[in-house]
Amino acid sequence: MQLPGNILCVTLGGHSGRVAEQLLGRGWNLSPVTDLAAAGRLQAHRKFSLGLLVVGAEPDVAEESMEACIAASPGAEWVALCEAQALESPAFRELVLGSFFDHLLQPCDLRELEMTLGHAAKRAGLRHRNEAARRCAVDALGMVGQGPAISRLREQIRKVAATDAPVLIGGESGSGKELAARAIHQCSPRASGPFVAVNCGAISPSLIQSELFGHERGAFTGASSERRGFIEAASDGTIFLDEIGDLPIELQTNLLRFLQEKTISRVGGVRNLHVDVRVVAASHVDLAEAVAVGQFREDLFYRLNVLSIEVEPLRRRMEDVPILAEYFFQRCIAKTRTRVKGFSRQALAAMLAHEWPGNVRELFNRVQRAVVMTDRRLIGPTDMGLEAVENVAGMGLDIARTTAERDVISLTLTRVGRNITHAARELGVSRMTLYRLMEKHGIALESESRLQPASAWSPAAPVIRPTPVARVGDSMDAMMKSPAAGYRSDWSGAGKPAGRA
Ligand SMILES: Nc1ncnc2c1ncn2[C@@H]1O[C@H](COP(=O)(O)OP(=O)(O)OP(=O)(O)O)[C@@H](O)[C@H]1O
Repeated sequence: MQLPGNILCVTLGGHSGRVAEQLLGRGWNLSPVTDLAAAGRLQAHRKFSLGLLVVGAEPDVAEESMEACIAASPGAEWVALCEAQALESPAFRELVLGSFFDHLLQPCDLRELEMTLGHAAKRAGLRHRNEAARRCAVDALGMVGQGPAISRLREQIRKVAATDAPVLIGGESGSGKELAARAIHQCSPRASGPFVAVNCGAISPSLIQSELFGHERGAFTGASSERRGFIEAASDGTIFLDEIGDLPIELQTNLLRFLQEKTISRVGGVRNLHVDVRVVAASHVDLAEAVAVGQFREDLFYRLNVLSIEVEPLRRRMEDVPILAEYFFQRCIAKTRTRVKGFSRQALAAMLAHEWPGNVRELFNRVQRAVVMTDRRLIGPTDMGLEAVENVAGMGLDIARTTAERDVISLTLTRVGRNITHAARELGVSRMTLYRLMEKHGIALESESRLQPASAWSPAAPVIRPTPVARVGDSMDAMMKSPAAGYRSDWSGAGKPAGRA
């Protein structure tokens, strides 16, 4: 057997260090310590993938300090070696149950211990691979997701970032428009300049002109000194105008002038100031419709809509839900001491069944709430305020397969906007087979169309849309095995970027 390296062996309570000596003698790469403080000092410098706790009959292990020790080696698996009497202590039992891969009773056969350590090492390796895959899913821009929709979005961002033209971002509230705007800025030659985000809908109409364009001293009552506006503050960088549809019509004229001439004049000022700023705007309402009803200037619409990007609602990229949940979970627990380990299977199933009207922001909020509210180690659907769906445990393979097949078909149809040809291709079956399967599972094409409200976005100007990317492993079989099918046993799982004006 190839012996795994980096084992931290903590022998407590004056218990004999004989086990550590035996393992060392048999070639195990072991770092023995006899108290938690020494363990902490070692952990500060070395990464351990395995931990062995050796205690006697009365483990004097404060649960909290042992948990801190376990937390100091993230990703490590722990094995406890104790006397049977030790398990009489409820606190110790709880600790072993919640935080250890396995436990063995003294006296213990050395080979049995070696075997258990070997299994624990395998699991640690798997966890490491999982963690590496999770890191791959988070790009340098903090944009999480691996599905085709997010890949398309990244590609669009990369393309528009290379130019200096205005960009209009469409998408529902909470879907990630501001994140996309930040990503455009960060990928652009302006990255070293400021990124100023302004929510046009959140500033009172009486203030918005001076907030955007600044004002001169004495321009109005209370203007005791001159002040630069957000546009000037974004000099050499990017201004993100969120909810641009809420900009009062008179200000739309000023903004249009700025876009055409690259100059602004402050409120109460007479000078025209040259400002070099890229404009990225976003709206969750259909601006073309706003133009049609006279609420938005057509010329401004065309000026802004030189390049347009659409961020898909979360319900059309459900494949990213588990990975986003895991990402938010890790962010939440990074700041707090918690015993919560991740998501239960039921929570994952409930997340996949939910329609996410509030999109990614809603997912973040629900994860945050669950981490605080749960009393269990694995977050359940109710902790997230979600309705529990069928319990997959113990339902039998036939039913489980059928349920998974139905879920995968529904999810795929949802993701591709209920386009049969695309769904059949993604599932790796013919259109006829897909129709047959839909009939078998009672999935009607129209009945779920409420899941697909026509996008609030209908750009009139040319849209950059790369051709759909074929996914590796997108066949029905692969999806049945994937977490999206709800068969992963435990899933553990952002906040609004600061600095918004
Ligand atoms: N792909 C993603 N990866 C990680 N976090 C994301 C992703 N998409 C959105 N978020 C997070 O979700 C939250 C909402 O995103 P964002 O503010 O960009 O949405 P929005 O579409 O601009 O919303 P609104 O229209 O209400 O302003 C933020 O905390 C953001 O960081």
